[in-house]
Amino acid sequence: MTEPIGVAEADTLIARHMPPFGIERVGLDQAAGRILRQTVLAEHDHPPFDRVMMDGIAVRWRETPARAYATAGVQLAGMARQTLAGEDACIEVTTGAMLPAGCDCVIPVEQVEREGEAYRLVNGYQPARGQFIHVRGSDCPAGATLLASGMLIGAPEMALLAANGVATVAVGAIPSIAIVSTGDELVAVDEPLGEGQIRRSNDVAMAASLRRHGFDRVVREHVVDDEARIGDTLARLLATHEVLILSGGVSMGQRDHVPAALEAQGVRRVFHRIAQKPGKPMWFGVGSQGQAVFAVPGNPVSALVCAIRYVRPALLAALGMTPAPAEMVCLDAAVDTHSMLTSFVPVHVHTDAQGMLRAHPVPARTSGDFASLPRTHGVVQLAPGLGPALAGTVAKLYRW
Ligand SMILES: Nc1nc2c(c(=O)[nH]1)N[C@H]1C(S)=C(S)[C@@H](COP(=O)(O)OP(=O)(O)OC[C@H]3O[C@@H](n4cnc5c(N)ncnc54)[C@H](O)[C@@H]3O)O[C@H]1N2
Ligand code: MOO
Repeated sequence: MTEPIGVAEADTLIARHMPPFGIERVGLDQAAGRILRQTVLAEHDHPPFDRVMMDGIAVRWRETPARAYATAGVQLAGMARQTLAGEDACIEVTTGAMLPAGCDCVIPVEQVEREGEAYRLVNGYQPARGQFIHVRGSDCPAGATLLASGMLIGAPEMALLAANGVATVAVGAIPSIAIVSTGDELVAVDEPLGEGQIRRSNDVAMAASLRRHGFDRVVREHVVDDEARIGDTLARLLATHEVLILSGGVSMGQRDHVPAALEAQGVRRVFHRIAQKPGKPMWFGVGSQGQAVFAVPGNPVSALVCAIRYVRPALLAALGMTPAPAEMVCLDAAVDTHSMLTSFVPVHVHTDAQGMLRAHPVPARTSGDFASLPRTHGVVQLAPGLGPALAGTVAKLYRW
């Protein structure tokens, strides 16, 4: 039996062995929530012309404003650029219009009064030169880098893709993932429960934790604790999927066949066991075609913790995502930690009276106790220590 490795070493080894998932091109409508795999440059200056920012009139600025500005035309948003005739003239403008040539000042409609075919400034209004003009290129020049490969495409990124004419977007290709639950005692959600049986839930929970991050090419299967049956299932799934996630059968029991069955199918073990609680028996290896194979312990808290702590971040990194900064939270109460193992403790995250994010520990009684997980938001990672982690401890949060 190999010695458990540390959590940081597990991260490093997984990262080193993950296959790249490649790049695909999707229509803009399909791009939200995906990982961008191209650079996006500004198609044109932003804004592309001097843009009027208020509905009103555009004039040539003067130290002493004209008594009245004669209306010399209308410049609506979308119209080609007009030219202002004389110093005492104005052009009616709308927000989003090009600033007419010869103008350098926009006066909002609230600050003028109509006087026949002219506009007079309201009492003592003194406009400033250049006011309410969004100057061409002032946000960024044409050719500037707006989006970099590795960004998660959210609403602002979608806006920039659209605004710069990127109708087809290069994104990280979603891998095909098979989640396999193992165990003679497991029945499906809609089957009758016999004595000694429980319903399988790890596969459902892990699929949900992946789906929330865009991994929607997921199949779920079940196989009983029979070495030959596990071998057949693995052979079939390794031929058709880039990622396998198995739950159960990785510990010391007489029917824990998973590590041996994986190695028999040519999946090379990278590590078995991490010095952590829960999830200590986790196994990770690489198939002969580079498939990533995670085998997580069957206890439901252990399975889900391993999925969010190792599997999901590794999949996102392999999509090409730039690592997000760690989300740190402050414990609002003390909680016991393990002296030799890294502890993952479920927490409820809330905002205190000062507006600070706090995490309230909701320790699971055992790694089989998943009834206490609803209403928690994830787990905090706590280093091995002498005695409990005290209130005020700052820890890394992993959300479900
Ligand atoms: N002698 C030892 N026994 C155990 C050790 C050990 O070091 N020495 N480690 C313990 C730890 S820690 C864990 S965690 C478990 C992990 O065991 P397995 O990965 O082999 O998981 P199973 O034995 O198959 O199942 C454990 C538990 O979880 C339930 N389970 C399994 N799959 C599902 C599923 N898909 N949905 C819901 N529940 C599931 C299963 O019924 C068991 O109750 O081993 C300890 N033992
Ligand atoms: O480490 Mo096991 O995963 O405690 O329950």
